[in-house]
Amino acid sequence: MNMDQLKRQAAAQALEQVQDGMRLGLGTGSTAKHFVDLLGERVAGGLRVIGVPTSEATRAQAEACKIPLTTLDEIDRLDLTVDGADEVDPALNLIKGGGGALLREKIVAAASDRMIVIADDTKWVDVLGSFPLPVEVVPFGLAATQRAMAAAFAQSGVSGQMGLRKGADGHVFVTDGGHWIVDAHLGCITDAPRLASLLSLIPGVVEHGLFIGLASTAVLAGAQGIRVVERR
Ligand SMILES: O=C(CO)[C@H](O)[C@H](O)COP(=O)(O)O
Repeated sequence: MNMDQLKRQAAAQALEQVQDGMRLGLGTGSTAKHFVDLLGERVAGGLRVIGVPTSEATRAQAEACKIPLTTLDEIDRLDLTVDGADEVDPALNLIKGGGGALLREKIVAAASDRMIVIADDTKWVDVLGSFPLPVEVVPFGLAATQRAMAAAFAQSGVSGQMGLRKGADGHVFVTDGGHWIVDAHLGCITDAPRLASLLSLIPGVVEHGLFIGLASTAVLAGAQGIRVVERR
């Protein structure tokens, strides 16, 4: 089974948790795309749900699948969010934002009673940080923000190169919120909750890709089958 088939398997497993009438957060990325696709099939078959997309890309896909959509201005809570991740650790802390949607993804996850992370099992790590940590920043004062980020890294015992994310066209990548993303190559984030708190204090940081205590379940698909891990 190839990687894409594993992602679809994880998505299909998470879909089993969806019940009629649920309000759903719809994630972003190649794995979440499978979930939205499969959800669309169920909706076409009569399942009644309403979704909040975490990116313009997911909104477009959900609309094409005819999944009814709403916003967090119209409803206060979501029952369940299903989203992918770039890394998942044993505490179910995550690195997210490889697809650039981390701000909306975190707002939606935080408004959800449950978050199921779906991934192929290469995303499972002992310690977060091999995947570059995405940090969404405002363009104004970028250098000052990066200096403050470097200080936060040092305070939490990590260091590494930072790079401003570029799109496929070579231009600076701009998020759905109109911000930029700095990817920090840290290697090994030994105290992710502390780093998350420190980054959140920096004025130019809009949001960072450390998702601490948000995921309740991880569904990981691998060659040996599907593993479901619950947060303790
Ligand atoms: O955080 C994300 C987007 O901002 C994605 O969920 C994450 O990058 C995983 O993507 P994929 O399922 O394509 O591996």
